Amino acid sequence: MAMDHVTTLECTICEREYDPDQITYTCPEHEGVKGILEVKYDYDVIDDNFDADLDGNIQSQWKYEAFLPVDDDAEVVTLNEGGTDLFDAPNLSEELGVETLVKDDGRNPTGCFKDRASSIAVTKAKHAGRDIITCASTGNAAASLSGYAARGGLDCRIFVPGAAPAGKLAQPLVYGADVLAVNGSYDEAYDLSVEVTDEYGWYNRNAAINPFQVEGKRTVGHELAEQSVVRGEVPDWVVFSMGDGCTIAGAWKGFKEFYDLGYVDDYPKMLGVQAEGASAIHDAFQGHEDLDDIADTIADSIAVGRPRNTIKACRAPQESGGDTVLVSDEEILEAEKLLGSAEGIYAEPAGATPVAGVQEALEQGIIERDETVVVVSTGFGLKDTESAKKATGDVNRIEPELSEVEALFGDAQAAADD
Ligand SMILES: Cc1ncc(COP(=O)(O)O)c(C=O)c1O
Ligand SMILES: N[C@@H](CCOP(=O)(O)O)C(=O)O
Repeated sequence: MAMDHVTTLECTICEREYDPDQITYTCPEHEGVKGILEVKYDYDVIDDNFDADLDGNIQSQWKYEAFLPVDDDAEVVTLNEGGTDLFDAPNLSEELGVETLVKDDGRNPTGCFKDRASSIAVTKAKHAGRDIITCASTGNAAASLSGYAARGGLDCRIFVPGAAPAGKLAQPLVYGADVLAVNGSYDEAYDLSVEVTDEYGWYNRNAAINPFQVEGKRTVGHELAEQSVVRGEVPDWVVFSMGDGCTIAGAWKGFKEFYDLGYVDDYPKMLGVQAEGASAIHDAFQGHEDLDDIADTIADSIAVGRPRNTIKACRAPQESGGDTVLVSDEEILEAEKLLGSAEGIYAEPAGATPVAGVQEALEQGIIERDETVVVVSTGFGLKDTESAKKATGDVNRIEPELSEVEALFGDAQAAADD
């Protein structure tokens, strides 16, 4: 059965329309990075079909199935992604000097918010009768897709930059994927994955070209809206890190849908945060010239030189009255340590980047001290322990002797006895 609630795929540049029941990745009128398609819906149909209570009880993102672009008779491939906690963060709030909550999307099944999109990709590929699925990835999308492909019984072939963190390379291998570590950057791996898709017809999961992927990511916005209803308060700001820009785009679209349908009575301003070494979306939003494709940051997940979703990403701060900021690698690593030590939430660098972004936005006066902020931590820290060690330093190595413990804590112990 067709998707009654999906009306069309519309080019974000020229508004040409394409059939949502066909596998069409980008508008052929705009070769390359820009002819991204937008999934359009009939919200009357969605509203009629969506009958879940907004009570904060979210088993998985499939609570919002009425909003998701899959055929009614498709067999859903899921690992119960979504439904992640929104934590009060009193210690972090005190450290930052602004009321802060953390939505920990690193708690998704493969340790990353990408699972929201991968569930949709594998469901759609399987329903379309495709056996092989692919993507290019800095590591997380690859690991995520591999897990869902395993669950759905599809062959998975992924392209990652060879320098990806070891944990992100091991994870897809365990899920049984063919991992092709490209001697080059994410941008080069991405170009190769697109070439392969054109040549061999493997189903491509990449949110940068597959219009349905952003749609899965918008469930994080639905959840934030629902959690706001339960808390009785919409945060002033929601903060995401940005690489290709699909995540903030999806989250904003999801939250705004709930607002437009009258499910929640306000919406937050969206703050997008990029690393100083990979700043293309920020530069586009702020109207700066950025032509050099640089992608140099310790936050490997957001090391993107040529983001393909700049148009969709910029809509988030534009339409919500939000903004974008840049942070340094040092600030990202400090933020990773701060989030872990203040709240017990271990994020990989890109997952902690929003915390650094809040600090920067406070300094610039973008966020006011009396506002409320939600930072979305997008990926779990154990995927990249090496970069964390750059912030924390290494462990204390000792002989199994009491004297060595005393030597370490002598002063501190004395202070505690005072
Ligand atoms: C952990 C993590 N955070 C943030 C991002 C940025 O998302 P986007 O590329 O959609 O902007 C990514 C990857 O893309 C990621 O893996
Ligand atoms: N940094 C991302 C890039 C690809 O993810 P996508 O969901 O935008 O396709 C990663 O984790 O690989």
